[in-house]
Amino acid sequence: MLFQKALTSAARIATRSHQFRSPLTSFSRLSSTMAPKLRDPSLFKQNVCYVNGEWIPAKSGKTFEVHDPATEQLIGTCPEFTAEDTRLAISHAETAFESFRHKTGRERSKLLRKWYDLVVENADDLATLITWENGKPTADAKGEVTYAANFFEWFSEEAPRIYGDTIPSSIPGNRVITIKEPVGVCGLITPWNFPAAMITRKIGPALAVGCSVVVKAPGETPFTPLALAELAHRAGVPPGVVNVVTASENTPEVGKELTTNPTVRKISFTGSTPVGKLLMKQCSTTLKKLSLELGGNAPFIVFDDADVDLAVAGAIASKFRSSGQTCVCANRIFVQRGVYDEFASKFAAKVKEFKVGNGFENGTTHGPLIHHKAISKVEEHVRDAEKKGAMVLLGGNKLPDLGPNFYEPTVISGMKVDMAMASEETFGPVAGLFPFDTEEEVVRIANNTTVGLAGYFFSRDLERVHRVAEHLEVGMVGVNTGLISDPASPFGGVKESGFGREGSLYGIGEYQVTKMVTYGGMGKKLQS
Ligand SMILES: NC(=O)c1ccc[n+]([C@@H]2O[C@H](COP(=O)([O-])OP(=O)(O)OC[C@H]3O[C@@H](n4cnc5c(N)ncnc54)[C@H](O)[C@@H]3O)[C@@H](O)[C@H]2O)c1
Ligand SMILES: O=CCCC(=O)O
Repeated sequence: MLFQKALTSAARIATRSHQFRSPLTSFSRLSSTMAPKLRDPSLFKQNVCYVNGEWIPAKSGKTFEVHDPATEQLIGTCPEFTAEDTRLAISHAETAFESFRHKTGRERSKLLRKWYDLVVENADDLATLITWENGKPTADAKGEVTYAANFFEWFSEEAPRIYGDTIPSSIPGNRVITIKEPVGVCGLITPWNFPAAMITRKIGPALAVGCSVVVKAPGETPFTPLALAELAHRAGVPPGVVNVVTASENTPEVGKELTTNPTVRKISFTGSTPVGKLLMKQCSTTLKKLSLELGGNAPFIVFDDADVDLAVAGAIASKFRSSGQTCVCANRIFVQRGVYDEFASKFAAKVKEFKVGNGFENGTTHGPLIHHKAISKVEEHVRDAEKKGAMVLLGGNKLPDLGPNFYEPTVISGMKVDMAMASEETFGPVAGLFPFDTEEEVVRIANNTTVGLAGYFFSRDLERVHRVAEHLEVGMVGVNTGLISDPASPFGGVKESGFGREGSLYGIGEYQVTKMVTYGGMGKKLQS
């Protein structure tokens, strides 16, 4: 095929994966493996969880270990909470809710604002914790802290502006209003890929409307959420309003408690689709309000009429953010044949400039993956594509010299729809390029997946821009951009990517119930 025969210069340099070591892509192992230093070491909480404004261990005293994905060295240990420990946190959250719900919006706004200020003041330490336990480079970790803080800022501004409605009744003499009430105690469960932002995106609106929360921190990255809890304490968030619990092996039992305890009225979960389905089933026993932010399989489409350089920049940003471990990362890159070779060549050349290494090392652009399982999935997808006839233009191998969790940024050409990467989220630094011919064909293939979180396309044709945006079966579309995340924009998916929206004005409603009040006998005539 044309795109395979006519590999451009960059692609030619990058021969088959097994022999290839790019002279430009550089890899670095951190010379010192010492623990990073925090400006404020008291933000690093070991062996305790935050419950009812206090730092407590698991009742059993059991802990689990957390490891640095870059070096696999021990970072520290955290409490292995049980269902019983979690019940305690829920009951404190219930007590706290009764008074917190009656604070004015302005009071809640000030608390969130104070917490925001403290996150910003402690941004360097929070970023250090993120890099340490998640692996992402310091610059990305700092970007995440800003993103995380911005959810507090955004929702602190929403808190005093929670309005109900006045509804004209169809029954004479009746008057109808709605009151927006906080749903109650919320269970929040989040993943490791954004240890701070996935949590603040949920806590921000919950607190803004007057809910209390029990956060189940991810077992891989619990120290960032615990540091956020310490800052909540310093901000004066009342005891029991924010509780942060940790578990690793006991995660299913803590999840079961949160999803079946009748006191919890809302679950907001970010993570994989299979776990989302399980939690939804568990929630059905007490019919909780639910938000599910689940996996994606984002199409990234480059049409012949696109600005190719812009599309390359967009694809780099979208595909390789957090080394591909972002739910909105491009997972399938479709390029129309007229610009396929140019795009492949320019894209591969940019990827070759990446510097893979320890996130603390100066100049590192891409860190490790989170664990061995992530590496295995990436490896499976690459080998599957190769076996079925695709060509590895760049990368395609593990980087054992750096550590067991490092993988080369990889570009694969000639992808086909029967390859694993076409239907499964890779969640790693592998970009598969699929050629296509027509708009109708690419939209049909893009939609041929069970999930629908984000989708991106590049085109300069105004009619096409509207048409394709409307036809993509996703919750979020990026047109001529690879970055769509913003606290002001509604974030969420369709199909098996879940439901509910986070951030934006819509994020507030996820934590509220609408109460309708009808006043009867409200005659219009003035008394004489
Ligand atoms: N849509 C979004 O906003 C969004 C954002 C980030 C990640 N994700 C998705 O998350 C996935 C990656 O994260 P992951 O592999 O850690 O997902 P995961 O579903 O395995 O885990 C997510 C969280 O759920 C917890 N968990 C796992 N099993 C549980 C159970 N039985 N009960 C309660 N909690 C449980 C984990 O400890 C973790 O904290 C990807 O599919 C990605 O697309 C989605
Ligand atoms: O990984 C998913 C969330 C990332 C984002 O908010 O952009």
